[in-house]
Amino acid sequence: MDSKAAEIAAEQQHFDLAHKHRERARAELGESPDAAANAGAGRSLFGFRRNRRDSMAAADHAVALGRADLDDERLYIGHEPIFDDQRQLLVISWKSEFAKRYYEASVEDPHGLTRKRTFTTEANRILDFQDLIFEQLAADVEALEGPDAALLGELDRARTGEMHDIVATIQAAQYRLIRFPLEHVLVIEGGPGTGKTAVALHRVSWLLYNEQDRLRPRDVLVVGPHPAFTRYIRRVLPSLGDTDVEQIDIDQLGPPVQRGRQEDPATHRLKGESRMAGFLARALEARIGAPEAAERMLFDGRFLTLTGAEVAAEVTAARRAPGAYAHRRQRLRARLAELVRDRGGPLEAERLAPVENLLERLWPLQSPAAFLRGLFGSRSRMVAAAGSAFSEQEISLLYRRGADRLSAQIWSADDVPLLDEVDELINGATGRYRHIVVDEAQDLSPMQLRSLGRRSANGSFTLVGDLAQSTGAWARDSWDEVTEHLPPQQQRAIANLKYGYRVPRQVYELAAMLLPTAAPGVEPTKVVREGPADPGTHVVEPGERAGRVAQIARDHLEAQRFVGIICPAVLRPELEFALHANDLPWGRADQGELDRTLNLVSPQEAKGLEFDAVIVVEPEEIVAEDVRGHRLLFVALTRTIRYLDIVASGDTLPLEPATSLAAPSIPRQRRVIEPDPDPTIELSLLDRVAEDLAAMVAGGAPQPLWDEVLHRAAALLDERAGRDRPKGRHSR
Ligand SMILES: Nc1ncnc2c1ncn2[C@@H]1O[C@H](COP(=O)(O)OP(=O)(O)OP(=O)(O)O)[C@@H](O)[C@H]1O
Repeated sequence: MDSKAAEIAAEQQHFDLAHKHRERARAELGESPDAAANAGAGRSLFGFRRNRRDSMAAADHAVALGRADLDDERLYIGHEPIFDDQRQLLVISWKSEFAKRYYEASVEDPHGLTRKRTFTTEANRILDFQDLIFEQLAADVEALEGPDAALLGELDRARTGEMHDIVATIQAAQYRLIRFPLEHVLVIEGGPGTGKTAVALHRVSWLLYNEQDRLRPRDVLVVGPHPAFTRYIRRVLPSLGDTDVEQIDIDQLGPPVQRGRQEDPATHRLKGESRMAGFLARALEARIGAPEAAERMLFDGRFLTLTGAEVAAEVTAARRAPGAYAHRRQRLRARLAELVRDRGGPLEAERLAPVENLLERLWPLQSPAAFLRGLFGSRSRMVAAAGSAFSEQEISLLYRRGADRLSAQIWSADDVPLLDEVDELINGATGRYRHIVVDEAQDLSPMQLRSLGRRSANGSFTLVGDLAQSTGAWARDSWDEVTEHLPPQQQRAIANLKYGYRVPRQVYELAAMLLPTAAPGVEPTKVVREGPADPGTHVVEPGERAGRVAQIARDHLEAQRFVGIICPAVLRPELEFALHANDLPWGRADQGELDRTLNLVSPQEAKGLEFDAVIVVEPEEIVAEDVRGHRLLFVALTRTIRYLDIVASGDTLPLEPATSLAAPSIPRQRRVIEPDPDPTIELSLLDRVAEDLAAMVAGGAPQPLWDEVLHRAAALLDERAGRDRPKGRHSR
């Protein structure tokens, strides 16, 4: 046995011992709480044990990830502390104060460590280890801020569609942010794949462990940009032992309503602006009415009159009182009931129906959805609330006829923060989270940021993002434009991660050519890895495009790779046809799915995700899809950890600054094209597309206009077919 093998064998003994004691502890936690003094204590003991058990690493998980050697002591670092039956510590937690030394040790400052050992394991079996022996390395000029061998090995792991924890290989610069004090708005910025999301999630786990007096799992909220992302990250915190942290996507921040409406770009932008908050507040106050000159009420056959002046005085007092609409309404109810009693009216609440009627006339009960539907359906109410803050044209953008029944109303993603704002105006804010993590924060509208702000008890946030990936209606060039909409209590800090762990050098060099146009002020990332191949570029005829994408996807799938096809919205139907025709099932990120093999995603949905192999379709169309289209393309190109293919009938890397957003124009005259159905397309797929289209039309336009919308859609399709598709292959 060579000396390394002997050392591995010795280490394995320690791993086996720790494993035995961890499993013993797990078994003890599983025992019934008979010893509890009473039923209540029994229940809480049971709850405590269950939580402890749930937060333990799985039985097949390695007990330790590393070892730190001090002059006279050796400490093993793992997901959780492990004791033997004499209460001797066999493994310490990665979140403990001591682990700080392990993660921060560098040649410049070894923090008292003589050696830092990182294990490579399969379940609890040690395959290998890497050592940093600080004395030897001291001669080396390179500070160990950059990647080490253990990290490079870990980064080559194939991806599965779920993010993993990085405890074994956290880098010193990342660790400093994980431990950053809670009382801040901390912005973690950095290029694609620098570990921002991973760091933010480990920060949650670290804070929950080290700040447990002030922070419980239910005090923390993690917000992602879309459901597929939330699905992608959902296992990280549980794998770190934190099972009860709420993780949602930004569109869930609001009352539950039926979604599906799409807004046009101008309305989308307008609904996100912070002046909407004042508009909604004024419109709600305008629902409060004025009394008649005399208010006569009938109680048990006897009339009782309150003067208009005394009722008006109570309404004014309630208007001026602090608090939300519903709470002030309560106050008015109490005051009106008192006036009635003072005039000899009944005392019992159940006999005060006339007071309830008067109250409802003066200060009607509201729900966020009913109020907003009523407001957007009434030009006069909107004009009154707008004052000089909105133009007539803007009012027209907001106007829409409400559905006949509230339950049939379809709402857009842009309506959600407005409903949330109204909910706060009516019911007050709860502000119950003591720390909120927001991923892809660079894109959020002011109204979305207000939604986040009202959920915070203390203004403590971790914002994660990258200005070079900021796209959409709220594409930002500075973090101040984001943080100014959050509560002001806490200090702001911006920290930058420099090393790119995801994207291989060959791919990043290509993507970085976009940066001077996409985000001139942003520093390129320092890439730490070589990829297995140069990016493949495939220039094809439009008619061959989808077929080529399917073929490349199949090749990657046959090599067991986790594949993402990133395509612009206009080409999605074409690609769905081709994948279906080639019998390649795919996950629909637009519906929150993330398949373990093949996924079809829009560039917007691709944010935050990563794949073994990425196929980017028609970069020119991606650039045309957004005002900051070069940034969108930059996002798309930087999703791969290994292979990149670009399939295009146009330019494979458009570098020219876009002059304006290419808005499709509707041709006046429809050209008539004879249908010639493609026999390879199954009717069920057509039904699915038709169902999607019908839902979109029903949600986006009032019923009398449905035919008109379809007519226009057909005209747009004609135009597209004339440009992109070979003649005679239309299947409408
Ligand atoms: N210290 C590390 N050890 C192992 N893997 C790491 C480390 N840091 C980052 N990674 C890996 O690098 C990849 C990119 O990380 P992450 O998604 O957190 O980056 P990001 O900066 O949020 O990217 P984007 O801006 O594209 O959303 C992930 O697979 C992550 O697990």
